[in-house]
Amino acid sequence: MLEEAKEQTIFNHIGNKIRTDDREINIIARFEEPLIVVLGNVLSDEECDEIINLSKSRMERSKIGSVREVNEMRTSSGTFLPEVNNEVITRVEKRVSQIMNIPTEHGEGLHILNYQIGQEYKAHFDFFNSDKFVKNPRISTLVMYLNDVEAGGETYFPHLKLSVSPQKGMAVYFEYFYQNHALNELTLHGGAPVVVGDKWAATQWMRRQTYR
Ligand SMILES: O=C(O)CCC(=O)C(=O)O
Ligand SMILES: [Fe+2]
Repeated sequence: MLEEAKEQTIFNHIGNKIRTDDREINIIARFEEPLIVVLGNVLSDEECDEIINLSKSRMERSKIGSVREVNEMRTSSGTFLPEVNNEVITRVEKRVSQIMNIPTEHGEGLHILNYQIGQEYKAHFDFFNSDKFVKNPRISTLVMYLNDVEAGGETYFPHLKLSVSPQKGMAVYFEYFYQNHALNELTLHGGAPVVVGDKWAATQWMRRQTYR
């Protein structure tokens, strides 16, 4: 029987650990194709708390797409953390770049999201609709969970019937730069409504080329 070979991925780590310069990350689970990886020990509790504190005063209702309009697709609030000279942000961005195997300069910067009870991010793609024509497309995503959510708030992939529960310091990685576009389309995902508590997450979206 001829099995179709798997496409090469950007994520290149083997084994059960990722050793970045300053931290040992645990590979908890993988969905092989499209590649979705659940990671543990990505951030320390202190790093999570620091990122939340830095973001608190800056949160505004999330805007989506090029028109930047408030939309029912995403009811959470969000902010990009500016590229400030913050030691924690610099350290985390460097670690994230080593996990994602893409230089920091390809990153959009950390995007912080806060969901209150009932708030959600409906199923969407992280790549842009007309990606064929986009000069510098997004290629991969790391969503890091900054707190524990009592109930709800999972990152779910409806086509794969997969959902990842938010746990403080853990993360979910996925990529969508496959030749076979059907694989990219399987990365449809959303943030399920928070049921009890609230949810803080930090997203890094990577571009194919330098972005900043
Ligand atoms: O909040 C989540 O679990 C998902 C966030 C997300 O999809 C994004 O930031 O693009
Ligand atoms: Fe997303």
